Amino acid sequence: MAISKLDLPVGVLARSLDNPSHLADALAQRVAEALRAALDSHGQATLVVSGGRSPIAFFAALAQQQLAWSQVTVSLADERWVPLGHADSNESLVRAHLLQGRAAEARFVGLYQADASLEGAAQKAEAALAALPAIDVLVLGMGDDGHTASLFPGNPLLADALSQKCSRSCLPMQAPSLPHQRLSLTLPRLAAARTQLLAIQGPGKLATLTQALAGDDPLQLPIRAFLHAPLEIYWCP
Ligand SMILES: O=C(O)C(O)[C@@H](O)[C@H](O)[C@H](O)COP(=O)(O)O
Repeated sequence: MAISKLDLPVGVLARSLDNPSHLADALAQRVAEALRAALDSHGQATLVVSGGRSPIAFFAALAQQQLAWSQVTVSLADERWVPLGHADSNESLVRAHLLQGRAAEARFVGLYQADASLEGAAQKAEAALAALPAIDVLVLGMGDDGHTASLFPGNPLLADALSQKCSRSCLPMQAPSLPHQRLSLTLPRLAAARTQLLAIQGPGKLATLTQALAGDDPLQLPIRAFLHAPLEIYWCP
């Protein structure tokens, strides 16, 4: 299945790149363009990125972009509940690969909070997010199981997190993979982003996306909740 053959909902765009390096460059250019538009329109810009392993080349390419970085706030779509410096910390990943060079001037609002419980940490993250303006640019990833951010199938709080009526911006989540304890932004917060981008690599994820496009229950494949305009999908083999 080629991404150009997918039956996409009206207003959803898909772009196919030759390889991960070209995807990283094209995505960085698109994100920079959207951040510049936000800076032109309201003098500041908010970028929310995802973690995992695949964004490293994209972060490095984005950090090279000429932007008024001091007016940009960077945050995360989700976080693993591990402190800064842990190998699985998304904040550490962003600090090491995106907030470098001129991009180090950006303000960063992280989700990790120390607390006795994951729910307590989610509430503290919620308070930190309250000061964050609406998201201008959102970059999502997706797992082979159809999760995005840390919105995993089978999670007891998934229905709440995927409800447009959810009053929380951040909820505690349990992942099937280590580390299990996660914090995730919820659908209303994520889906309000002005520019929404999904970056995926490999035939396995294309197969999951194809399956998601064919069905309608986001509890089975949470990415379904995001498959509508203005989503732009970036894919490479
Ligand atoms: O912190 C995380 O794990 C995520 O934000 C997660 O949703 C990620 O985007 C996907 O698991 C895809 O990760 P890869 O692109 O590295 O496969």
